[in-house]
Amino acid sequence: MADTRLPTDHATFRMTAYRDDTGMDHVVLSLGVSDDDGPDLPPPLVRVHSECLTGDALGSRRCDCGEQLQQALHLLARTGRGAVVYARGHEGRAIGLAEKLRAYALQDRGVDTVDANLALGHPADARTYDHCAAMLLDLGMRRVRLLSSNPAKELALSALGIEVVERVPLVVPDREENAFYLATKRTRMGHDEADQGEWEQLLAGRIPASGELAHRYGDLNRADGPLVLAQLGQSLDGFIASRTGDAAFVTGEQDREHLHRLRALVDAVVVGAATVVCDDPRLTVRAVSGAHPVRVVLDPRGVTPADAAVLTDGAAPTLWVRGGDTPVGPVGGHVEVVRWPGEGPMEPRAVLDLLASRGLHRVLVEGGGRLVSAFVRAGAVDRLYLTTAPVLIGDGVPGLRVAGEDLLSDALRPPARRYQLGDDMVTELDLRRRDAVPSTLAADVPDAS
Ligand SMILES: Nc1nc2c(ncn2[C@@H]2O[C@H](COP(=O)(O)OP(=O)(O)OP(=O)(O)O)[C@@H](O)[C@H]2O)c(=O)[nH]1
Ligand SMILES: [Zn+2]
Repeated sequence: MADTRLPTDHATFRMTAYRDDTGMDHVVLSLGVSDDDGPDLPPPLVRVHSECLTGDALGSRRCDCGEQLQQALHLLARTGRGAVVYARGHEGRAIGLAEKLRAYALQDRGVDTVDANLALGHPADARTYDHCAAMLLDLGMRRVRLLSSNPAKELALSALGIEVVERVPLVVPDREENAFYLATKRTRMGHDEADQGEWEQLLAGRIPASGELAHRYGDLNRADGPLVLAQLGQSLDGFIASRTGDAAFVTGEQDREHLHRLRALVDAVVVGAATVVCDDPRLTVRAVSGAHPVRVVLDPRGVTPADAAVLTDGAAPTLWVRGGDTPVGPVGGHVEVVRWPGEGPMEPRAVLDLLASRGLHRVLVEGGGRLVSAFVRAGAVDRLYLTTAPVLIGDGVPGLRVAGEDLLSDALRPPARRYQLGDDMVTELDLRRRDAVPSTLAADVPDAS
């Protein structure tokens, strides 16, 4: 019926209106999807959201609808691709608003949400999804990743020709006011269990609908395909260590925990050999729960000492990517030595190809400053986490350095989010918007150490 734009707190969405054959109007908010999307793009995140005046518009705590809607819009904005189908006529699981409020009145007297519907002569859930499927198909979304905890919704959409490649629950923390309702949805309506903590849900690829960790890491979902993160902790004046190489410690405890979370959310962490020589990091996940990533050392000149932690402790597999042809002494069973052709710099994209060929698609580039800078300059990083600590080092080992531009208007100014971790400030730069990267930055890749 209509196609327009809707600017919101999250993003400016495309908004498309439809009218069903009963005369009821429905809308779809979408972002970054089009009919001719190739098969290599991941299927869009889609929320089929049932209208709930009390939750969506009035902030009710009797249900989780409002928070789920906001988190869905937030995720679309952050991932740049997906849709919310706003299904009107679904109010009160399609019994209507006044009937839902009558059901609430029964629930105030201790009846659960299912029995309240039944007592009023309604089915427990009267929703149908034909119009939702029709709107998705009309907008070119035949394969979707469904943001829902409700297996019945997935079944209904599948029967209507929508291929649900994955169901990603949007989990809202139980509140005192809705704990019984949410528990009833699980025990009597087949909704997924949500007994895990926020971090455990993120590790399992689920998306908690609210909370600080969900806000920070919720869009790093495993199903989103290849992902390159980079992180660096530096002083306010841009150094990662003093001139003697002392790097203990620029940023604080909370930044260390953040770094360990990033490690737990990727398949592999990459460091330059110089960082191994100076800091001898273990590169494992210790500050939080989670699996250790594969540790990758880029070593063009073969300088990694044989007693380095990543070569001696068997806590996680290590890929030692070595240039040149100097012989390597005996190494632990957890270490695989990969010969890099030639002694030249290790081009970031070639490194990522090597990792991808081993099934390592989600990568964190962790240090040092030159390696992270090289990956950023090559346009190989999707997201950079740059933590600055309120300390002035004055001289020493430089942190992030990108190629300079004559004009500030040509400088790299990608979309950013910032949050405080203790005394430190994390600036999260979204480098995926390649149009924000001037082409001159793509050249000049230094030695990878
Ligand atoms: N009849 C009735 N409807 C309710 C009640 N609480 C919420 N609703 C309606 O339930 C609908 C949302 O359904 P839910 O079961 O919460 O969630 P879902 O959409 O099935 O599953 P998710 O996709 O995981 O959110 C909205 O239309 C609400 O108006 C209630 O106590 N009684
Ligand atoms: Zn609701």
